[in-house]
Amino acid sequence: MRPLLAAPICPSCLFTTNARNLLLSARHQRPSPWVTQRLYSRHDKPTRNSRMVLSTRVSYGPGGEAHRRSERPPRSQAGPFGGMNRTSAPVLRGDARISSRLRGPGSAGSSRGDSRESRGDDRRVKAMKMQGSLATIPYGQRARTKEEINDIDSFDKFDLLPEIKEAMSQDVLKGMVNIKPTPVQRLAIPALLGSGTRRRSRTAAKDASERQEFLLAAETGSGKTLAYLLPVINALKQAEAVDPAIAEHKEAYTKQWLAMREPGYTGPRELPPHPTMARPKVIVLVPTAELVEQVGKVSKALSHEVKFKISMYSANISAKVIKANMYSPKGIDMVVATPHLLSSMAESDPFILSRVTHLVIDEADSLFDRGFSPVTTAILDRALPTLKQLILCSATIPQRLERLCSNEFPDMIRITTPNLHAIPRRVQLGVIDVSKEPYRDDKDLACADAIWTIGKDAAQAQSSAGPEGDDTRHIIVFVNERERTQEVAQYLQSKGINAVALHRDTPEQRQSEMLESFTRAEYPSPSPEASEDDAGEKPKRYEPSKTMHIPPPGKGRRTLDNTRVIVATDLASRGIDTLAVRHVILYDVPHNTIDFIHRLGRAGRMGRRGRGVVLVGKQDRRDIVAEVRQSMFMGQALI
Ligand SMILES: Nc1ncnc2c1ncn2[C@@H]1O[C@H](COP(=O)(O)OP(=O)(O)OP(=O)(O)O)[C@@H](O)[C@H]1O
Repeated sequence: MRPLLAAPICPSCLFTTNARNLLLSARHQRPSPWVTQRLYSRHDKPTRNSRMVLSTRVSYGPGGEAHRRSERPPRSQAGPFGGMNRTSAPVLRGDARISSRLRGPGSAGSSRGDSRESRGDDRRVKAMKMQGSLATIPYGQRARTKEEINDIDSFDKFDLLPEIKEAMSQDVLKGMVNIKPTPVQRLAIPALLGSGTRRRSRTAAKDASERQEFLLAAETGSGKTLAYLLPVINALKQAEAVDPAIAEHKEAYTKQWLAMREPGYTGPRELPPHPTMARPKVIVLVPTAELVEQVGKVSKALSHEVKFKISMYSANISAKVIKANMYSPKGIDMVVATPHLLSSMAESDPFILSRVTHLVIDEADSLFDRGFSPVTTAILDRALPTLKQLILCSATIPQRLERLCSNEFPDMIRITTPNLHAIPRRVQLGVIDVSKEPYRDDKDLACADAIWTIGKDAAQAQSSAGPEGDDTRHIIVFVNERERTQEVAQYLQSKGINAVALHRDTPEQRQSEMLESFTRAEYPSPSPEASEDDAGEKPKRYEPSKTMHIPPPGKGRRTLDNTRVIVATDLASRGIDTLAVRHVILYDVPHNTIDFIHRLGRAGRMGRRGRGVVLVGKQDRRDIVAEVRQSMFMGQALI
């Protein structure tokens, strides 16, 4: 087999030509020169760096690309049944008529009558639009999806194996009562199980043995991990039950084991290795060691009851342990890994990816970004021939990912939730104008003061709650540049705050230790659909004041004991389930709305309340902050 990293990489999407050729050969049995030329020419087009630009077409139905290619007119949305059987929102098909009709808030139903409203809205979102980060999905489409999933109020409605349902409630969501599937779980579980209605006719007509591709896009902290894990593990167990190699092994194993127990047995004393030894069926790729641990933990919790073998591979785990797990004669069903580690393992033993049936690429926007794309696609390359399901998962869809999906996976089924790209109303965003008194353009001082304010409020709440209440506040401060993490953390320490810096150069083991207390739930999760009133204790509003809360030098104790602060770059903003975090401070105004979503998404997870505080200096884009706040206030998706 050709070494993968040596394969030419498409300059536009960094998709190796290996993967593209495999896709071509799978889809077009005899790839015509025209198809190949077309595909390549599209790839070879120079594109602007869109790393931080969210797609305007996330809600394309699978085949949105196909529509364009065949010059078929877009399906009409008129009439009461216009939106039926769609698999995703028909937005911004590049057709000005459609986009102006469907785009933006208040566009549900879309009419000329809305034009004044949308003009007003256009003005409101001018700065965000200029950045062109986020997709818009018509509110009519969102409402329809909401209605569609309204009735699915229990996991019993899914065609999952009983032991999976049991493991989920007993082990994964232990201690929770009245567990209901979240919107992304309601949409994705039936679709991945093959029992949902979200399949377009062409896909439904496909041979059952053909590969299916899914894109799961849902807001942060909305339970995407279980949305893909449950159906994938279900498929793993179903396949295992009818696998002749496994049945054969079971028989041979029992025979040998019984023989070895016989008195006077002199034959070989080795049990036959399991057919899955070094041949996992399920691979979950995540960008960081911390996420390997997080997703691995959930999978492990499921495995006790469901009985499957799962291993985690990241820089946090020793090479010896990784090797022992992969080549264990007991076999291995599932691997959760970072792409770099798995890819280098596959370099030395390409067969470890030769029987993969399910490949999940979590945080797909990161894993198809420039830094990760070559290794991610190298793994995809190797796994494609045997894949039954490819699942990309993300809270945000940048244009780059959207292009890759449209170009390389035109049959991909898009699953988008009603609140995609919206920051929940439970999370409020306060603004501190650093240029004003008492900070006088000193962001460090404003940041320290904000933390002292949060700490003092917590102490007050503690004294009224009595000694039982836990008053520790976990706060994440996000900066844009890695170099600033250390500087800001040191400044905060000088002001008596328990702060540490977290960035890519922090050893992975240390990162996990630092994040540990941030990921422990400090209070039980409310229902995923918690209303504003029952979404937990309301974090106190940050009221800018002319007087600072940091005690002046020389006045009493100057340490703030009830707060833990991590100063981080984007590293801590992706996927980490920071259940204990109620406050996020945006030290720098994020570069784009994608970063706003991920950073604020560390607070207010799964129905909880949260508060963001953004520090705005003279140089910062106040217009963007104002628009984000406005959109959040109105409960609208960012663009
Ligand atoms: N149905 C449910 N009911 C209550 N809690 C749930 C449910 N499903 C998942 N959770 C919990 O919600 C939390 C967030 O889930 P998860 O980490 O999967 O979110 P996510 O959508 O992947 O977020 P992100 O986009 O930030 O990665 C976890 O602690 C998980 O245990």
